[in-house]
Amino acid sequence: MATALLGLFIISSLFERLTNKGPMLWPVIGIIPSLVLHVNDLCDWITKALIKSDGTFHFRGMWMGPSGIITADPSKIERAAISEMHSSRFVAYSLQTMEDLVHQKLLKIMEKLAISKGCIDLQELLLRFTFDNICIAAFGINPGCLSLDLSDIPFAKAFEEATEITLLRFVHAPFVWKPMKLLDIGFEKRLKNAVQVVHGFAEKTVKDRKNMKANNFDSLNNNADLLSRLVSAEYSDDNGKNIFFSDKLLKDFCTSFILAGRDTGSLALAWFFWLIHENPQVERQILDEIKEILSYHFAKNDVIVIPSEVVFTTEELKKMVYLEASLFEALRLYPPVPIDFKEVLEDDVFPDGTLVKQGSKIIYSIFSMGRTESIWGKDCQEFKPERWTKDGKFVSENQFKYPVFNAGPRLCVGKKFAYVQMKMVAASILLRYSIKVVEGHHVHPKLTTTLYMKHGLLVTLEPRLSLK
Ligand code: HEM
Repeated sequence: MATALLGLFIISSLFERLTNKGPMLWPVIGIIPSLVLHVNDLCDWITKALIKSDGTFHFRGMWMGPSGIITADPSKIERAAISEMHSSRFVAYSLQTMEDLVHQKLLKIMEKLAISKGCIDLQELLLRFTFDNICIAAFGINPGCLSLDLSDIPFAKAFEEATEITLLRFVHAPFVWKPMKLLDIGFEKRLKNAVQVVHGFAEKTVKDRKNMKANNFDSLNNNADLLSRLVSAEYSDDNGKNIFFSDKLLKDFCTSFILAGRDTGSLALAWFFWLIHENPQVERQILDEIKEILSYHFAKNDVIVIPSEVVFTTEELKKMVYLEASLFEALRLYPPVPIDFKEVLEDDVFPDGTLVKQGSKIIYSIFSMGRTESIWGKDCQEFKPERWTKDGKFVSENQFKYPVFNAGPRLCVGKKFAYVQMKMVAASILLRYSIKVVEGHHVHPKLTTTLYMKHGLLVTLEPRLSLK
C-alpha cells in the first residue's frame, strides 16, 4: 500500500508538472501499469539508468539521447574538471564572469522591473541567471537568457523540456515508452526533438573548441572556461599515460554540467528569498552585517546611502557569516536535491543494525533528514540561521548529517562555486531591494528530481535607498 502511494505521489507530481504541455494521453495510459509496479521496480529503472555495468556511479546528471543514456565517465573527465575548478585561473574567471552577469544583466532586469512596479516570477528569473552562469563558466558561452526583454532562448527551452520529459521514462513502464520511441510519437517525439537541439549545441561547441585547438591554440590556451581547459591542457592518468577526451565525453560533460549547476543554485536562492520574506528578523540581521561591511566606505551619520555601483569583493563576501548561515539553513529545510539514491557495493550494516545487502538500492530523503528531530533537535522545523554560528563564526556540520551536497568522495564538485554564487546574488539583491511576495501567492514545494516551487515565486521589488 505504502509503495503504491509513493508511486502515486511521484507520478502525480510529475504528471502535474507536465499537464500544461501537450496532450496527456500517453502519460495517462502509462499510469495504469506504473501504479501496479512495486517501488523496487521503479528503483531498478532509475538505478539502471545511472549505474554503469561495472557498478560505478555516473554523474548525477543523466541524459537520455536517441541512443539511450549518455553519461560522463567520472574517473577521467570529472577528475580533470575538479582540478580545473580548483585552479586559481578558473576561480578568478568564474568570479569575474559571475560578477558581470549579476551587475550587467540580473540587476539591470530588476531595476527595470522596480521602475515599472511590475511583478515577476523570481524563481524563473534565477533559473535564467544560473543557466547563463553555468554555461559561461563551463564553456565560455552566454546563451542570453538574461536579455532585458527576457525572451525565450531555444537552446535553454529545449534543455528544460528534455530534462522534464526524461523523467517521464522513470514513471512509465518500458513497454509504454519504448514503442512510443520506436514510433516517434507522444512525449518521446518531443524528447527526441529537444535532445536534438541540445546535442546540436554541445556538438558545435566541442567542434569549435577542437578547431580552435588546431588553428589557434594560443587563443584557446588563454580561455579559462572549463571546456577550453579540458581541450587544451594535458592530463595524465595514475600511470602517467596521457589522457585525451573523446568528443562524446566532452559533449556529455557539457550537458552534465548544465544539469548539475542550473536548477540547484537558483532553487536554493528562490527558497532563501522566500524564507527571508517570512522571517524579517533574519533579513534585518543580514542587512546589519552588510551595513557593517560597507560602513567603512559609505557611512554618513550612521546611515548608508546605497551607491548603485557597489560590487562586493570576495573578501567582503567571506565576511558575511550570518548570510552564509542563512543560506545553509535554507538549504537544510529546502535542499535543491531532495531525494538521492545509492547502490550497495558490498554487504554492510547501518549504524542502527539494519543489514544492507550488496546490490540493494537505497533511496534516502535529504528533505526529511533536514527536518528530523533526532538529527536537528526540537526546533528542526524552524528557520534559525543561528544554529550555524558560534561566537560570530560560522560552524559547519558533518557532511553525513547534512548531505545537501552529498558526502564522501563524491561530494558536489560545484559546492564552492554555488556558495560564492548564492552569496553574491543574495547580498547584491538584498542591498538594493526589499523583496515582497505578492499577496495571496501560495508557495508550495513540488517534488521532481529538484525541489521547485510549484507556482514559482511571484514578487515585487521595493528599491532600498539607504541602510539604517
Ligand atoms: C546549491 C547548489 C547545489 C547543490 C545543493 C548541489 C547538490 C549536489 C548533490 C546532492 C550531488 C550528488 C548527487 C549524486 O548523488 O550523485 C551533487 C553532485 C554534483 N554537483 Fe552539485 N549541487 C549544487 C550546485 C552545483 C553547481 C553550481 C555545480 C557546477 C558548477 C555542481 C556540479 C556538480 C557535479 C559535477 C556533481 C557530480 C559529482 C560527482 O558525482 O562526483 N553542483 N551536487
